[in-house]
Amino acid sequence: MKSIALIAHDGKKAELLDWVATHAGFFQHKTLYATGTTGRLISDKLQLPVHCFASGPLGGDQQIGALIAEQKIDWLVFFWDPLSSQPHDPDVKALIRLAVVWNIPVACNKATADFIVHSSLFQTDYQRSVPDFSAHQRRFDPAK
Ligand SMILES: O=C(CO)COP(=O)(O)O
Repeated sequence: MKSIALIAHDGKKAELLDWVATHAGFFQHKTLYATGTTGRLISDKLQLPVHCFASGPLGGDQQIGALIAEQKIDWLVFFWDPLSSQPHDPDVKALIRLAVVWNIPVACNKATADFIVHSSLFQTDYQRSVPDFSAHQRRFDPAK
């Protein structure tokens, strides 16, 4: 879970910033991508390096969608606002669709995002504690 896209609509930006700050340690060695305003807020307020794309309404969601299609994003954290309408709603839908098409985890709220952070920390600890983790994985997923 190295490359993470972070996006929040205006009504959810404070919540996303707060959530990223809570998990600052987790984000230390990740490659972060974001739509314009979200990314600038994260880098200004939390001093994390973020690759910023265009603002959402100007095509940022589509740029992140393109990265997903290129398999360069491992996890999409998208705190979209269910209580306000967006002029670029078709772009929002297209982004979430691509995340489903490419089978990457998508967190649209704090509860899910927390769950994924904890599960990924667990997996990392687990990988360290099991000497031959890949053999162990193969038992559960013969494709690996
Ligand atoms: O609109 C957005 C996502 O749909 C977010 O864009 P900004 O991060 O530029 O506000």
